[in-house]
Amino acid sequence: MIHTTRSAPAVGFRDVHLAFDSEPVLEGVDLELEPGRTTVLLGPSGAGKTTLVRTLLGLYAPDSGETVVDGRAVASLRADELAALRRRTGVLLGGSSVYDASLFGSLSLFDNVAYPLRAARHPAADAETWRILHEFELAGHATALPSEVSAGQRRRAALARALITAPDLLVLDDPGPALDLHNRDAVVRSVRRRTTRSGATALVVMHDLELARALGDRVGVLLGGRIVADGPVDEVLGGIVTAADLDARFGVRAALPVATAAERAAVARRARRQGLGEAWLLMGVLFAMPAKLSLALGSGMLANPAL
Ligand SMILES: Nc1ncnc2c1ncn2[C@@H]1O[C@H](COP(=O)(O)OP(=O)(O)OP(=O)(O)O)[C@@H](O)[C@H]1O
Repeated sequence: MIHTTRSAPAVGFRDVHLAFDSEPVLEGVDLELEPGRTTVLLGPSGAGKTTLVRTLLGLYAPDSGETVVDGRAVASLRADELAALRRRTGVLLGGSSVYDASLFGSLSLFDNVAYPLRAARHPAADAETWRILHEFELAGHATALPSEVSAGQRRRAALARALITAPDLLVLDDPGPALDLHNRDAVVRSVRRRTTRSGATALVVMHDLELARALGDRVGVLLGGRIVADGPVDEVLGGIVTAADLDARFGVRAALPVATAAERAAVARRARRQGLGEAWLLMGVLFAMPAKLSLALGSGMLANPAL
């Protein structure tokens, strides 16, 4: 296994605000990630978890507030500093489809997983790749393309690629879906080994309570643009088993966005305009069509009921 001597970074989200098209998504997020600890970020779909993660990767800059790594605001880093931060970060992006955002579709699983070490001209890149493929039970699929393996195998390959450089900052967006129980255990072991033994700082976005308990030291719950609960897993998730428990504790449903009267009116106006537009288009086509063609089309349709 690759070992590094760097110390893992402390990460802080400090009063982070971010809006898309003046729609606020993050409205003052405060969360601290400690080195050697895995912080699980929970929250309903659309709560802004991925958006928050992206501020840490320097993909989005907060409108106000800061996402800080080792005391430096990510948004203020120079290009070379941001590149250095990304090199020390193991990233798993969301998505378990055939086009998993974390994998190159035209490369085999082996070449995908080996990519970061080969790019860094690591002398033992291939040996390390075999080692981690074995760890994730993927060695038998080394030559397959991502589209030729299952969703769970793709997810594990993407995770193996995120971990192969022994990063001291792990940012994993939803590693859970498509993993069976056996592989979930393997993933939990692999991530925990990196945080507890190697002291990496980890932020893991997920929806799964069981996995959150198995993987996390701390949990932050993102709801309504803010962290509404943050603390040790047992404390924050104590007594919570079902989605209903989560709702009762944090008011998840009440915090979900609803369409405003103005948005409903805009949708209705657009639907009316589209309906009218389509009716005019149809009339235009019928009137503009030469008589012979419309006759031929009509008789063709009659002759072929499948048309
Ligand atoms: N590039 C973008 N442009 C406009 N709106 C966006 C953009 N990215 C995300 N959003 C909106 O921001 C909100 C939060 O999205 P985000 O992907 O961060 O949620 P999430 O908590 O990660 O959801 P999920 O659990 O479903 O992945 C959503 O309402 C989404 O539509």
